[in-house]
Amino acid sequence: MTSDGQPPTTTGGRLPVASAAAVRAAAVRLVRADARAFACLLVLNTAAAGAGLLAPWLLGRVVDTVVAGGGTAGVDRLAAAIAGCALAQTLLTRYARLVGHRFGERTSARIRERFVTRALALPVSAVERAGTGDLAARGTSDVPAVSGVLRDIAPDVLIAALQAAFVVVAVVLLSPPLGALGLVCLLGVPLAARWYLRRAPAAYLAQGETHSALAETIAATAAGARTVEALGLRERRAAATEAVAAEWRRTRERTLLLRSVLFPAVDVSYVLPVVAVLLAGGALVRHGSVTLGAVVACALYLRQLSAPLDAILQRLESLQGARASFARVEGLAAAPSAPPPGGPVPDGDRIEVSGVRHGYGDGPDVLHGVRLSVRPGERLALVGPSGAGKSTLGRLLVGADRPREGTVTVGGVPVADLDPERLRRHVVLVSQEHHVFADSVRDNLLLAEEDASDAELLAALDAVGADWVAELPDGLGTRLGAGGLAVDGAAAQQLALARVVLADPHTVVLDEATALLDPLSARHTERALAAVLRGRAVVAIAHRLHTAHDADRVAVLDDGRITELGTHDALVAAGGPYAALWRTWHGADSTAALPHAAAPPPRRSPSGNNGPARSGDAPDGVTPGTAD
Ligand SMILES: Nc1ncnc2c1ncn2[C@@H]1O[C@H](COP(=O)(O)OP(=O)(O)OP(=O)(O)O)[C@@H](O)[C@H]1O
Repeated sequence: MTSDGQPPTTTGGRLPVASAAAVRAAAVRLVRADARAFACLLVLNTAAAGAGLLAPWLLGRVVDTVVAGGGTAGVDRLAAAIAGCALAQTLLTRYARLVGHRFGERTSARIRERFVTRALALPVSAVERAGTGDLAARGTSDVPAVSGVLRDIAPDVLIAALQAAFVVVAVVLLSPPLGALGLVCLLGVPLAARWYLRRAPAAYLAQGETHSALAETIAATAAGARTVEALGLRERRAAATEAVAAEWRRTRERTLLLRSVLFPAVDVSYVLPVVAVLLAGGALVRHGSVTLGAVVACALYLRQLSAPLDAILQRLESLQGARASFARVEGLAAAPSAPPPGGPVPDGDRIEVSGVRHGYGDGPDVLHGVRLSVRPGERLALVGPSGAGKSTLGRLLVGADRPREGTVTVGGVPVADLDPERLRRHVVLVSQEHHVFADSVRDNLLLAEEDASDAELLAALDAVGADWVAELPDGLGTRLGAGGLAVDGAAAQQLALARVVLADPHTVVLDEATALLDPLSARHTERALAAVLRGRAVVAIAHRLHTAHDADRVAVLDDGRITELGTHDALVAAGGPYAALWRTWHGADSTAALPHAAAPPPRRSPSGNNGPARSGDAPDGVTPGTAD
């Protein structure tokens, strides 16, 4: 956690963590959002604490009445009042707790909703840099931790804090010298708590880590039992496990030591003020400066303090943990977010890449001053060895990343400045990763165009050849994914392509869309792709050279630079690097790959012919390769 006023912290590419000041400001906003319930909570708690205060004071009056020789009738009345106060306190506390839990529930719902909204607004690049694990951990453990504390712990702590504050005020009002003495003697509690809290987080963290390490070592040994036996590693694994177990024991002993210091110190600190007040009170009574009843009431008040203080102490660790979790949850507010709706409107469909340098994280540039134009409606193939920067350039073209230097614009506007809604009307990436949401077919498609009618959805599905939808029991309303109809890779890809049809971008960046599919699925997908690509500009990131052969132009990327650009025929005739690639592929056997390329190029075209695909094999000629 940062201290006050510090900016949010980030570690490497990780998502930011909110500063202490930001956490406080967020907490105040949350309270304001449900101000009435919070005010009601305070009033009820105050009333409950007030009722609780009356009992010791009345008991003091009983003592004074008895000392003064008052009758039993007066004592009975006081006793009845004490019982009434106890009942009122119980009822008010119960109701305050109910209101508190409801407030906590509503507030945690707000936190969850805001987290989801912010997470969805994160640019893909920010999530990728941070690692999806970080975001997932914030969503699955930090948000529930904050919610749990808000619902179950915070109301109890608020009640206890108010009770403790009221008791302290009452003691001081009743007898300032005795109150001051009691509070001084009570100082041991905050001192012991401070000592403990300074050491506890690191100690418990270490205990958690060694526990995970022990679990991991045991699980790894169990999983690799055969290997352990085959290689005679038993002794070595046992020694490794013992070493981790010893470390775990050491960290547990450390936390045990902390607790064994805290609890006795706190217990003594609770008793000390009572003893001191009784001793000093006796002297003051003899002196006549205070009544015996006031001394008894003071002692009872101080004794009463142990309950709320204990309640707070026991929950301090959870509160600290929740505060850290809240800082991580709120950290998303400081993370970069996708551009808000509205903003600049592109003037035209031309995509221009100029002087682009880009790299990942703090690493070196992987693109070095790339300059390229994608003309409306053209088919441009990006080829080059593995690691040349093709996918990186593709990500910049679809606005997934913003270049370190230079610009990538569509119609004169940087693509990274377009809000997601507008961006997908211009340029869309089609890759091998397709996600089907656990929702209806309709909702899976409306993501691309929320105002689309059922007729438009069916037309888009028809365009990509998703005939299977017609046979679904509930048609567009059929639920897909977890808890619904299982969807295979080809159907998922058709849904993704139908979304592209609905978004209707003028440019599609195609990243090896069929490379991982089996031949039958790939053939289906190619037909669907051909329908989707018709009439749009296509930038095909090509591992297979027949894609380049059929394109209008080919850009050769090598080590982050465009080394050649032109038509296939012109580049082959030029005899440069592309011609060499082409000869290697064209003359290679079925296992040959592009030099240094990750995937081997197929020798058979989608139509089954050897050699590059004929442009007639797929409309528009941009033909993703098949996995033979
Ligand atoms: N997320 C990332 N983090 C760090 N470096 C990356 C990341 N993605 C790519 N790179 C690096 O950037 C360089 C270009 O990679 P890129 O994936 O763009 O090349 P490519 O031409 O598409 O390669 P391939 O054909 O193998 O997909 C490579 O050196 C790669 O290691």
